[in-house]
Amino acid sequence: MSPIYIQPNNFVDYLSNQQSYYLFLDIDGTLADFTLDPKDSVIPRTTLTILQKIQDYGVKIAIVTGRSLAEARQMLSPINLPIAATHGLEIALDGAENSNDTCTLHVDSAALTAIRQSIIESCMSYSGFAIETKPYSVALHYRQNPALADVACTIMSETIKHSAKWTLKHGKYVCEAVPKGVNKGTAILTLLKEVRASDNICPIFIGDDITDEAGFMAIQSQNNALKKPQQSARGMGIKVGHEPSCAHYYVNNIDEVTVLLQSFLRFFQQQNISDFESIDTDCLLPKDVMRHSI
Ligand SMILES: O=P(O)(O)OC[C@H]1O[C@H](O[C@H]2O[C@H](CO)[C@@H](O)[C@H](O)[C@H]2O)[C@H](O)[C@@H](O)[C@@H]1O
Repeated sequence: MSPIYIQPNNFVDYLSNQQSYYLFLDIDGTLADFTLDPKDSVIPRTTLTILQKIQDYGVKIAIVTGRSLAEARQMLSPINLPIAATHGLEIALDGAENSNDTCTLHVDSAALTAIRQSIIESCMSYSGFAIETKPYSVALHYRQNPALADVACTIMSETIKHSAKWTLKHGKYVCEAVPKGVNKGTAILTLLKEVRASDNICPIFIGDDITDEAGFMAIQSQNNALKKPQQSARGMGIKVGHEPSCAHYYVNNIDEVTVLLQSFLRFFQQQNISDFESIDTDCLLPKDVMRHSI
């Protein structure tokens, strides 16, 4: 089934005040526009402000990205959010800069060094490749010269062909060597396990790339392996762009993601206003508090 278009400005219409939400966000192609050099990418200040405001309403937000943890933190600064980085290989549960609450899968550093060196040597005779070396993976970018797509795939496949514990992840103009056993789906489920069962959470994941498909599948699945019935509410997968996707919904581009996030924020602002709707002018308490104190 093809994804259904969400009018980003009307995203509030898809939300219910009987439900709590956990927003999972990809970075590149979702929050940050593409650039030739990955180091030039930024998440616009306006987007960061919207995320901060949503978080201030107590809504859970986490980042699920192929970027390394250090880079993701830098791009999100000054906001602190839980981050599943390097496709879920590094997970920082509480988002604080110097937090010890970070799990990282064991990575064979000798194998990583050998893979990195082999890629560098194989690319020497080509112009238009950019090699991104991350703490636990190596990405070969060909955005500067898309004609190198097949060469990039061949170089990367050859490089890891004797490394049984490594695999390739393909993305937009990039092919990346990553240790086996991680994907955005398991990363999201790991973060969801931290949530209290009683919270009746509906996860929403927004992403644009092939690696995001595992995330869409995980949150849209009825039986999402959490083994807590209260948490098995079907989530919403929202694809950014028109490529085939298993996400149930889509928006057209990054600008529409921003509009959708604004609409999401408006939902909580409106909820907040309605909580104060019937005010006791003597004590100015929200409805809920008054109800409990009667
Ligand atoms: O999971 P994401 O947050 O979407 O990260 C995926 C990869 O994003 C970056 O590469 C992409 O963005 C670059 C900068 O715009 C662009 O040059 C490249 O073509 C894209 O594939 C990042 O550099 C990778 O490390 C991430 O894995």
